Amino acid sequence: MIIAANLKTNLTRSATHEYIKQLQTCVQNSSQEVLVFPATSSLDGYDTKITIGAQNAYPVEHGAFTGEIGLDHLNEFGIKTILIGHSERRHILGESQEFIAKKFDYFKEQGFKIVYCVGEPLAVRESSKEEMLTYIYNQYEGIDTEYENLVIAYEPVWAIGTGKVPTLEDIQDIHKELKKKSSAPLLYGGSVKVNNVKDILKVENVDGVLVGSAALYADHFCSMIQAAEELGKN
Ligand SMILES: O=C[C@H](O)COP(=O)(O)O
Repeated sequence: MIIAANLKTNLTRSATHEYIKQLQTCVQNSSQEVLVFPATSSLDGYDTKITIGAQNAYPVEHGAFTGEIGLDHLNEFGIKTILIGHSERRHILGESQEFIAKKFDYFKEQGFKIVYCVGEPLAVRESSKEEMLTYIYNQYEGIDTEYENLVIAYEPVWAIGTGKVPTLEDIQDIHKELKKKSSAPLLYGGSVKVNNVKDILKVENVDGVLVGSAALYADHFCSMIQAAEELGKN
């Protein structure tokens, strides 16, 4: 399974080094695929079997794009994994589907593993299932769903950082629908914690989890990796 931590705007570079060090023991004998997305300023050359990915980068090698980093900055640390389409970049930082698709194409051309996020806000969730699926399917616009290095993360926006989680039946239902769009591994994200991770991982068509706040604690993230290991679902 894929167990991924999105550290968002948390943990400085030295704190991230300490964090990765703490994770070493639990990944050593684990057969899970563990990904960590540190803050941009915490990207570095980490000596670990954990895959380090970028939360964001501009689709360019380098150039005049104030505040952004490009491919050269990722290459410096051998980073070949990137998160694209996260709801915080869509809704807070205003990334359009058109720009997201452009970013996707660029990093696909570079052969990156892309963890591509989709998910609906609460108002959409509270509408009909059909409207909800249409909303989510629009987030596939311009995206090559057959790209061999693609991982999709379904993250209902209303579940992110709120402690609210869809029912297991709802997760199963939406994952079943999304698998029809792409056979890529499909992660669930949104208020995944130590106490619910096992039940979520057991759901059909859940191929892993993308964890935010609970992953900030190395011991909690380790417990989630161990939970996946215990389930023996690879
Ligand atoms: O990328 C991770 C998600 O946004 C989930 O965040 P959360 O676990 O804090 O709800």
